[in-house]
Amino acid sequence: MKLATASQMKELDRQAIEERGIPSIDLMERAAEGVARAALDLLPQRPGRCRGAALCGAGNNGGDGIAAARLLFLKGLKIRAFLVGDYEKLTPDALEETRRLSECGVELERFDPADASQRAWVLGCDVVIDAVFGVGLSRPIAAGSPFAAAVDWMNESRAAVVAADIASGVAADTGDVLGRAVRADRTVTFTLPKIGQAVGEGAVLSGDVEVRDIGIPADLVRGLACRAQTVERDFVRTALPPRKIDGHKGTFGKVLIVGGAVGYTGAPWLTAAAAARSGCGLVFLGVPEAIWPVEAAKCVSAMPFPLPDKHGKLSPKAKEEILKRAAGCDAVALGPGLGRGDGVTELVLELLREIRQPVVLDADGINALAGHMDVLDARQDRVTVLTPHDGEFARIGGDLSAGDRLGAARAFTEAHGCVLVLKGHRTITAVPSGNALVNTTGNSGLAKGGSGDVLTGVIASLLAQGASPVQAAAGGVWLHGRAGDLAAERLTAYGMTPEDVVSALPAAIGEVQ
Ligand SMILES: NC(=O)C1=CN([C@@H]2O[C@H](COP(=O)(O)OP(=O)(O)OC[C@H]3O[C@@H](n4cnc5c(N)ncnc54)[C@H](O)[C@@H]3O)[C@@H](O)[C@H]2O)[C@@H](O)CC1
Ligand SMILES: [K+]
Repeated sequence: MKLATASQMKELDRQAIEERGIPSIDLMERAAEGVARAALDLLPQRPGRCRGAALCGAGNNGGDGIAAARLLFLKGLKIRAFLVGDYEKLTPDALEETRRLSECGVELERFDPADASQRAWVLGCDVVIDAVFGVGLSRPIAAGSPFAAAVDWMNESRAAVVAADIASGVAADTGDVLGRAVRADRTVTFTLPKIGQAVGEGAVLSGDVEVRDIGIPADLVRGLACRAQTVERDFVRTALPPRKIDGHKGTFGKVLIVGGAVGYTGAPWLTAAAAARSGCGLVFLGVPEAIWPVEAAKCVSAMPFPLPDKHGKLSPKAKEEILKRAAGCDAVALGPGLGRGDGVTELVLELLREIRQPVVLDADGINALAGHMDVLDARQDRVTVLTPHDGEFARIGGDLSAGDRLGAARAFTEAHGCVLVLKGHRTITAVPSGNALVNTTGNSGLAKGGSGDVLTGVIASLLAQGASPVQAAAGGVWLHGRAGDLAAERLTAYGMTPEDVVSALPAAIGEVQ
């Protein structure tokens, strides 16, 4: 699904109103219907027995809240509506909604942070509508301001919080928190989800996101070109290379995995097991000689072979053998459990310079790249997929300081011409064209050592089978997350391990094939 920016939403609204002649107040009424419906769903008992509040700004987001308050009042809810801001600043539509509310006998009250009875009402409600700011939030919510107090009250309240369009304080384009932000149970967002609801803190603060059609003509929405999307099952389906009925093990691609060190015997094995579970025909696993007997005993479906090592880590002398093996393979995964050191760095850089095949660079492979970004830049004519977590991303120059994960991922891929998989809650896959895909599968059970090794194996396997880099990367992330969800369903996020994720990969694949 497309993810929109604030300016794209404003432009869509403008086109609908000015070019298609749809009255803006009608859009607001439909937006309010969605918000009111969600509020009713969250009530613990029938509306007549419940209390509610709508905290409304003076902009059009506030107008949505004022209109929702009227609809909820008409359903029997005991509701009070508060204006956080000035009456003089109400937009024309918000003013009209204030009049309609007043006609029903409910006055829009001025929000007063010092009013203890107002506070007690909001804190004791069953449901609260957050309509302070929508996509018009343009600067941080100032500490000590009434807006800040309104956000704090909503977060302190025992009520279920329904955000109109976006949780107030969340930046629509980044998911960053501007000053402070509402923690919503549900967000009813209009027309399209916003980037800020899919990534960063906004992805958590939005609660359940429901997308509501408010009557913007479908052709306008279809025609909107978005550079960010969520990964959907249909995309993953196309990312899975078809399997020829008469194919043999050579047909489905060969993966070479290079990794491991004394102390890191699990990582390369997990990558190999994940690759084998994701469809490729053959998996070769090059590891330091010192741990080769361990891998040989562990691996059944993959073929481990020993490589020259020094002090338990791969030595630069391993280069020739790896290059020879890589030449016969369709994709290479480099990094799981390599460890760090001068010899490892030298080897990784040499391999990156020479390997022509698509490379998935992970973990200590990424760490080896730090300070040598020219080596990555020189691979722009070849496929390189980097899979860093935040720490590794920072080491290779990724800048997350602005709270804009998607923007940072996009800037990195545009600068270096690679595919970037920025791991974390809502992993982002960014490609050099500027497009970014946000993943929605996965759970906290994946936040365990070894999960990343599994992901690397899945991506390398898909690449070896002929998936495009973006399909392999974003599709692999989705499958890995979905396998994690299936593992958690069976074993809980506490009890599941990366091995369980490997075991669940076939079921995840089965859902989309
Ligand atoms: N006609 C339309 O364009 C529609 C708009 N809709 C709603 O309108 C929203 C957008 O409305 P607006 O563009 O009026 O913007 P908002 O209602 O989101 O907020 C804008 C107001 O907040 C002020 N403001 C921004 N940041 C502030 C800060 N940190 N501290 C204090 N004041 C701040 C601005 O100066 C402005 O007065 C959407 O999110 C949606 O909820 C819907 O009603 C559907 C139709
Ligand atoms: K809001």
